[in-house]
Amino acid sequence: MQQLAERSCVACEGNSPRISDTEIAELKPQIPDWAIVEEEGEARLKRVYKFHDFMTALTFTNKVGDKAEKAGHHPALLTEWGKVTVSWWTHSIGGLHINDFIMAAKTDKVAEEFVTE
Ligand SMILES: C[C@H](O)[C@H](O)[C@H]1CNC2=NC(N)=NC(=O)C2=N1
Repeated sequence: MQQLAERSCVACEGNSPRISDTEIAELKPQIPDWAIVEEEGEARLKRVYKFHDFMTALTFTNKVGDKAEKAGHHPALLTEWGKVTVSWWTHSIGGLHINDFIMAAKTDKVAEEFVTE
């Protein structure tokens, strides 16, 4: 099975299917540090990354933003001193899509470039 981080996002419209429980069970082990949470009635993938200071957190934020723009799939990013909270979900379907799992895995790859707390 191809690793999530090596996959590319697929086109996603409003009628695209949400990721199934079977797929979640299969794929979630590849992103073990991410939580599946419900916010505003929608399922999301969420992880907090810790850094030594604000500028490192901001650099990480911008790198994730670059990946998102290239993929055409965007996260919620809260950048604080020494901390970045990243949330992935698919707005057009109001929940989780395979793209969110792919992008969460790609986010972990970006974090590997940094020494995180
Ligand atoms: C027009 C634009 O491609 C769409 O609005 C994209 C942009 N990025 C997106 N990002 C996320 N997370 N969900 C979406 O539904 C989404 N839609």
